[in-house]
Parts: sequence; structure tokens; C-alpha cells
Amino acid sequence: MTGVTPLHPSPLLAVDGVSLEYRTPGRVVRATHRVSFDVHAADRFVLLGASGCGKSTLLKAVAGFIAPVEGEIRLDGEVVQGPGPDRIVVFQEFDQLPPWKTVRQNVMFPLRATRKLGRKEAAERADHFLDKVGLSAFADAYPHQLSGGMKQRVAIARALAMQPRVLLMDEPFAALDALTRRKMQEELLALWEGDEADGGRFTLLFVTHSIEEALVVGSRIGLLSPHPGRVRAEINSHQFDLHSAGSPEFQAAAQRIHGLLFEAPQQSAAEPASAGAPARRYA
Ligand SMILES: Nc1ncnc2c1ncn2[C@@H]1O[C@H](COP(=O)(O)OP(=O)(O)OP(=O)(O)O)[C@@H](O)[C@H]1O
Repeated sequence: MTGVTPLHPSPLLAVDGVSLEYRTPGRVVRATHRVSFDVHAADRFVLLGASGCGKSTLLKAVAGFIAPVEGEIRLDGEVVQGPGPDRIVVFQEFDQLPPWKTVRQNVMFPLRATRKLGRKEAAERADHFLDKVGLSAFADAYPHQLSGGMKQRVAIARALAMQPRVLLMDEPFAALDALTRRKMQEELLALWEGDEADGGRFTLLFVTHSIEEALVVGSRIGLLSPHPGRVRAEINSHQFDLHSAGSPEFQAAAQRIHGLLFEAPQQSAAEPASAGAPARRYA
């Protein structure tokens, strides 16, 4: 890269004052209220909050499945109007892979469906990304022949093969056992590190309700308070990884986040949880 890097380059993804609602006959549920955050290229931005605070709804809105009732979401400065191949979601559920397709065919499918690549190139790209997630030997297997962790690896390979502008992950490891979950976190970070060789690290927007997972996976964390979801604070977490998980600094950060997420409502009344107030920022 040449030239001077601006101090605050414009974000790749801007979520700007976004309120999201579910409307059913006779009832409106406000899932998020004026949520704002920026995700820069190669960030690993984590949305963290208790169940029901609107994390998944926000991710669906960034994916383009839900339109904001207030505010806007911009990708590369363009307002998001609907789903697109520049934003791919990896879900928690193991059944996100069509069972009648082989592993290779699953990875190839979106590449072909969006006419991104021809059959031969799509097969080559699929094999490349299956190799990256350690599943070359299972390219001709069917999803039911794989473990939960392997299915999630296929879903990750399929998403990365599309080379999206932002990879969206909605609690992708929540249904895995603790050991596999830890291994998958490690592998995700290794894929992100290794992606430099493929022309630049991918940008991640990751949803979790686990404080530890947020600290390990994220370079930056947006804390959401519930009912409706509002940004409570933003925290830098790039200094942590799986190896620092037991350290005093890690424990202190986890404690601080716990306090911010669960501190008493009367304390938060004077704090930024009030509608429209700016979130606290931590270095
Ligand atoms: N389809 C729906 N119809 C009506 N309300 C919904 C719908 N989906 C979610 N909600 C409500 O919107 C709010 C936010 O839900 P959301 O699933 O985004 O939260 P979350 O933080 O992802 O929770 P979890 O961690 O449990 O998945 C909740 O109050 C939920 O009950």
C-alpha cells in the first residue's frame, strides 16, 4: 500500500442509528434502538450481549434480510438494501448445509448460483478452501457423515470461498462441545491470520453471548444492553487470544465486561443506556 493512511479511514461497514422492529398483528417488538458502530476492513468485530438483546436481529439486518425502521446500514458507503454475495452468514445450526449435496458441492453451490465462477474454477476454489479448513479428505462425503464441528468447518469454507466483504457469524460455535468450540475459535483466528497470503485478511462481524469467546475472537467488542438492544460500550480486545485466556489481564477484562453488561439499572440510568446517548469507549 502506498500514500498516507488517514487517521480515521471511512469504515467498511457503518451501522448508523439503527432501530429494528418485528411487527406482528397487534404487537410491535423493538429489537434494537438507535444502534451505531463501525467495522473497519480486517476487523474482528464482536457483538456481545445477553439473550434477547438483538444481536441476531442486527446481523440479519446487516445481511439485508431485515430493513431498519430508523437509521441506515452502509457497506462501502452504499446503503444496504437487501441480501448480497458481499455479505455471507454462517449460522449456529448444523443443518445449514443441503444434505443431498456433497461437501465439495456445498462449497461450490453459492459460487455457481451467483455466477461468480464457472464449474471448474468453482471446484478448484472449493478444494482450496476445504484444504484450509482441513477437510480435503471429506470433499466427496455428505453432511450426515460429518461431526458438528466438521459441518461448521464446511459452512466456514463455503462462506470464505465467496470472499465476502464481511463474513457474518451468528453464534457459529454455540452448539459445539467446549473442546471443539475452543478448537474452532483457534482455527477461525488461524484462518484470519493466514488470509493475508490470499490477498488480505477477511472482515468479521461475529455474534456471541459468551464474554470469553468475545475476548478471544474479537479485536473489538460492541456491548449491547437488552430490551431493546442499545450499544452500552465499545472495547478493544485485540490484545487477547486463546493463550491469554487464563491471564489476570484477561480475567480483569472479562470482569469489567460482566459489570458493564449486568450492572444495576439505577446505575445505568445516568449512563449511556439512555436512548441516543453515546456509548462509552474503552481503549
Ligand atoms: N421473528 C420474531 N418475531 C417477533 N419478535 C422477535 C422475532 N425474532 C426475535 N424477536 C425478538 O426480538 C428481540 C431480539 O431478538 P434476537 O434474537 O435478535 O436477540 P439475540 O440477542 O440474538 O438473542 P439470542 O442470544 O437468544 O439469540 C427479542 O426480544 C426477541 O424476542
